[in-house]
Amino acid sequence: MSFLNKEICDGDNPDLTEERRTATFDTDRMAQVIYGSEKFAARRRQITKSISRIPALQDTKPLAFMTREEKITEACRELDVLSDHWEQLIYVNDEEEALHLHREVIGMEGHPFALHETMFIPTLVSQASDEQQEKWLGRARKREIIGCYAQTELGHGSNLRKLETTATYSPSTQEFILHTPTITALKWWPGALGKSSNYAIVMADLVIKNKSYGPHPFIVQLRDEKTHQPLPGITVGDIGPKMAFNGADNGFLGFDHFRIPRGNLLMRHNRVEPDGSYLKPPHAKIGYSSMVKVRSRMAMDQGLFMAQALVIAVRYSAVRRQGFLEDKSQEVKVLDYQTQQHRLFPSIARVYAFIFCGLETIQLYEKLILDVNKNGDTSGMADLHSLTSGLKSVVTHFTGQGIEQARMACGGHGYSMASYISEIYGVAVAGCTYEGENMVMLLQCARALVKAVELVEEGHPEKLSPMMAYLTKPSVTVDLTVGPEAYVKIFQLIAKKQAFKATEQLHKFMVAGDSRDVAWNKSAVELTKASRLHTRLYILKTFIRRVESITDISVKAALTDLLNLHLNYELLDVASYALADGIMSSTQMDFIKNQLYSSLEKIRPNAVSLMDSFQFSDLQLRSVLGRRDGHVYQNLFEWAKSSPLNQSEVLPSVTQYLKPMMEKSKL
Ligand SMILES: CCCCCCCC/C=C\CCCCCCCCCCCC(=O)SCCNC(=O)CCNC(=O)[C@H](O)C(C)(C)COP(=O)(O)OP(=O)(O)OC[C@H]1O[C@@H](n2cnc3c(N)ncnc32)[C@H](O)[C@@H]1OP(=O)(O)O
Ligand SMILES: Cc1cc2nc3c(=O)[nH]c(=O)nc-3n(C[C@H](O)[C@H](O)[C@H](O)COP(=O)(O)OP(=O)(O)OC[C@H]3O[C@@H](n4cnc5c(N)ncnc54)[C@H](O)[C@@H]3O)c2cc1C
Repeated sequence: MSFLNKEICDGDNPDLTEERRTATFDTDRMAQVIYGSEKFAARRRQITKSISRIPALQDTKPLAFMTREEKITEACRELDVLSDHWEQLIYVNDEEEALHLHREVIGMEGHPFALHETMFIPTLVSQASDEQQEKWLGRARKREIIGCYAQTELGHGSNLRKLETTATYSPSTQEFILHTPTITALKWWPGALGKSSNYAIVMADLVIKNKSYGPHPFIVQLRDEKTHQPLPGITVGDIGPKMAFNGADNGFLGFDHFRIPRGNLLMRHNRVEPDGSYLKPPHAKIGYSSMVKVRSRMAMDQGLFMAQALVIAVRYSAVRRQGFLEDKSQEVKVLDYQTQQHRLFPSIARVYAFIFCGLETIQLYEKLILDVNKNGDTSGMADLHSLTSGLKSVVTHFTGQGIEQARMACGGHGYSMASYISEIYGVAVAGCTYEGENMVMLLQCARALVKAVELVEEGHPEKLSPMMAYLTKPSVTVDLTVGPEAYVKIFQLIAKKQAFKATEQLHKFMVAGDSRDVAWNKSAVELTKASRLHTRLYILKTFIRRVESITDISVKAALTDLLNLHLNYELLDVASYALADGIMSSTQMDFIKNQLYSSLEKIRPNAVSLMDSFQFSDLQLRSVLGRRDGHVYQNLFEWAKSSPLNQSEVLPSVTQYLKPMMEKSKL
């Protein structure tokens, strides 16, 4: 068929080439801003190039046509190839490079080492004593053992204090006896637990002499290192297919009076002595640090998920032609429609905002762990916990929305698995649940907000952390034409008002006789609203800080357009609060709308390059629709032909059922 002639696929689609020509900045320079440094952006490109030279790391069969077993096997094959080339591809033990390598080669659907790297090793780093690290950390880093993080149970996830798995200390044998007393106590959900891991960090209620000390982390061997068979006393398996993440074997785990040595309780911050005496940690929640680590990474990770969906949608929108504007001789690129821009560009701005935030929170976590491990200083824990609790909830919610809009922006082809957007969506929205269900975490953030409001009301504003300082700002009239700082001021007033209103409501119920818990529940919706506003304010301020710090003039100009869009879009999105409280007038609302529409026009010529700047390879994108070459239709046709259904002309379902049925109908 002539229209599939290879020659017309040589070179990129001219529509995309035109887009790339009109960009006002250099995408390599933008990548430096996205990835935090010139060095890392360059390393990413170098790693991508090295991967492309290893034939065994190129895609085999499209993921959409694979069964779960095939996906898991393929991920393991890729891990095996990677381990043969590890030292030649990346600097060993460089977490960011390893993450990039995994993201690109194995993708996002999960693999046996995902939890090993993201939670098992970090828990050993933050919770194991030096002696324990000597024993296990090296082996884990060399991948002699595979570990996961087993905390959630069939009956309990959000409320850690009610975990049922027990670890009862036996002073006579100096062992802990792990036990699953009921079906609801089965560990349920941990990634890579079902079939791959032979070790786990198990969170269990520490019991000494009939006294419960709450959840503590234990390192537990689950399977024989030679045969990989579960050890006696252990029941373990896969929990079955999920909405996405089907390359991962999320698992269940039960213990039948399973004994582990005393030294398997991770004892960096707390200890159980041979006689059973307990030395408590410097902070009650220090055992939760691995969750805080993952939460601190989520703004970045979710930003990258949304970026992948937007690369696909923006490239496709520059290639897809539909309908007419002025020129009736040629259909228009759908990216030229204002509605399409309004659907996609605010999400592009959020991607950048989330990533800038993520760069900051990752550093905050690293600093916290240094402070705790080197100086025993836990003073930063509360702030980081409230910040990351709010952040993980807000970014996962908006990322889900942004990805779904990206899918719809691709019309019918967005609904095909060829776009890969449905998979990205499924993986990203898992983040609304894992590492703490979003509502639960917004309420954790609200605890800190209410405490801060109470401090202000009690006349102790000097005790507020810098993040809460806006709660003392007086109401002022703001001139929005002044620039970003004016937007921040209005946002601060809106967030402050909501924090005070929610706290007032809580206090009102308490004064009327409700207990704090009941009053809290009756005020919970208002409290979560306060948390969201507080978090969005933080994101907004990080975005401004980051753009101000950029030195490359053209990159800064492009990001200033994006920042302006973000400021206007965010303020418009929360305008109902501002109008209700008389913080903004309807004239100011009209100003914001006009600014927003003009931002869309300014961003339009840079849209493709703003997304190209993420420098995702086609291997990483795994999208037929979003490939860099933009030859959407040829690529889609090739992909469809590779469907297993098209490997024979007549399917057994036809010979077995349809054909006889039609024959019968003829009689
Ligand atoms: C070389 C390196 C290579 C790297 C390669 C990496 C390869 C990866 C490649 C690809 C990636 C693929 C993708 C994989 C990613 C998938 C990851 C999925 C991971 C999912 C894992 C999980 O989900 S684990 C389970 C998570 N579970 C939860 O989050 C449970 C949520 N619940 C809680 O956290 C707690 O129950 C609670 C915080 C909600 C309440 O706790 P608790 O009841 O104990 O406390 P209170 O509510 O009473 O509060 C008392 C007091 O404590 C404060 N507090 C609570 N938590 C903390 C904390 N963590 N830090 C500090 N303070 C805390 C709380 O605020 C209260 O304070 P007050 O002052 O009293 O208000
Ligand atoms: C893809 C994926 C991977 C995971 N990986 C792991 C892993 O590796 N290791 C691991 O241990 N776990 C893992 N989990 C489990 C995950 O951490 C839990 O599912 C999560 O913490 C939520 O807990 P839950 O399922 O008990 O939800 P529930 O708490 O039962 O939530 C149900 C509803 O109740 C509401 N709710 C609950 N408590 C409150 C409250 N106090 N106030 C108001 N509303 C409330 C929630 O908002 C939600 O609407 C994973 C989950 C998923 C989806």
